[in-house]
Amino acid sequence: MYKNKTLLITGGTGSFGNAILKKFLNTDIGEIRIFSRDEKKQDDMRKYYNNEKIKFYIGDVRDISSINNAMYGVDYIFHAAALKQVPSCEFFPLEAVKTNILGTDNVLTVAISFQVKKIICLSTDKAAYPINAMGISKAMMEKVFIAKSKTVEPDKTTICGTRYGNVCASRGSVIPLFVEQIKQGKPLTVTNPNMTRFLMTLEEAVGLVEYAFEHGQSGDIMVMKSPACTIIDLAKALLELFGVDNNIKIIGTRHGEKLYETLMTKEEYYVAEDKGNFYRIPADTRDLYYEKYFTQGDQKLSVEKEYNSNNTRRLTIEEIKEKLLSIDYIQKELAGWSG
Ligand SMILES: O=c1ccn([C@@H]2O[C@H](COP(=O)(O)OP(=O)(O)O[C@H]3O[C@H](CO)[C@@H](O)[C@H](O)[C@H]3O)[C@@H](O)[C@H]2O)c(=O)[nH]1
Repeated sequence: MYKNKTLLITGGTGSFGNAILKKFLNTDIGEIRIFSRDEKKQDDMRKYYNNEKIKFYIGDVRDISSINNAMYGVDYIFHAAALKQVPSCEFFPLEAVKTNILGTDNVLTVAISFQVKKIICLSTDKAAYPINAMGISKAMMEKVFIAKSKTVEPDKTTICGTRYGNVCASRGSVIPLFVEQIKQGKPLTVTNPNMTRFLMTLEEAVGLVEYAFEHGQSGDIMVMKSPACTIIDLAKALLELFGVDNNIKIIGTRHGEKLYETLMTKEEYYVAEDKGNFYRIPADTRDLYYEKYFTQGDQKLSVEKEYNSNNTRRLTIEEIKEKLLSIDYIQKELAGWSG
C-alpha cells in the first residue's frame, strides 16, 4: 500500500507528525514530506532523523501557493496542521478560522487538483457539540471536508477524518505541565477535579489515523473507543509515579472549557457503525431535496445517548499509572528523576 508512495504531513513537526513519521519510515514508503511553518523545528528534525526519505517544505496552510509547492507527486496526506490550544483560540478566534477552516479548504483544493488519492483530516472531540473557538473551528473543518468529499469521485480522491481525545503528553498539554510542577516542587494546578477527558496515547492516535487510512470511505469520521479519567485522578497518578506529595491547587475552569468531552453526538451515535475498537460515522449522503426521503427516511433520531468522557469506561488511578508508564516521555522523566 505504501510502496514507493509519497506522503505529505501538514503540521508535520508536531507531536503527531513525528509519531506518524517514525511509523511510516519503517515501511517501504518512497518519500515523506513535512510541511510546516517553523524552520527551526524542521532543521532540528532534519538533523535528528538524517534520512533522505524525509523532505521538508516551509509553508502555511493559510497560503495556497505554499501548499501548491509541496503537492506535486503526493499520493496521501495526513492533515494535522492546526491551531489546537483552547485558551489561545478563545482570544484569537479568527486565527483559528484562518488555519483550521480556510487552511483545510486550501489543502483539499490543492490536493484534489493534484489528484491525491487519500486525505485524512485530523479533528478532535472538541468539535462535537462545540462550545469553544477551537472546537467550533474544527467542527467547521469537518463540515468543509465532508462537503468537499462529495465534490470528487471517491476512486480519484478519498477525503475522510478522525476525531480523537486528549493525547497524553502532547506538546503544551497538562501532563508535561504537571510533570514540571512536580519537578519544581510546586502545587499541581487542577482546573476542576471532576473534569473528565478521554485519554489516548500517541500510539493509539496514530493507530486511529492508520485505521482511517486503511478503511475510511469518503466523508467518514473515524472515532476510537477510548477510556477517560478525571483530572484529579490524573494528577494523583502522576504524584504516585514520582513518589511525591505536592499539594493540589484548584484553579478553576479556563476559558472555553467543558466539564466533559464528546467523541460522538447523539445524532452521530445513531448512524455510527460499530467496528470493534472503532466507530465509523458515515457522512449523510443525501442532497438538498429532502421531500423525496420523507416516507423512507429515518424517523428515529437521537434515541441513543451521546458517547462522552463521562459515560465511557473510567480509568482507575492504577490504570492511569499503567497508561502513563507506557509513554516514552514519562519513562524518560522517571528515569532522570532522583526525587
Ligand atoms: O493547569 C492545568 C491545565 C489543564 N488542566 C486540565 O487538564 C485537562 C487537559 O487540558 P490540556 O492538556 O490543556 O488539553 P485540552 O484543553 O483538553 O485540549 C487538548 O486536547 C484536545 C482534545 O480534547 C485537543 O484537541 C487539543 O488540541 C489539546 O490541546 C483539561 O481538563 C484541563 O482543564 C488542569 O487541570 N490544569
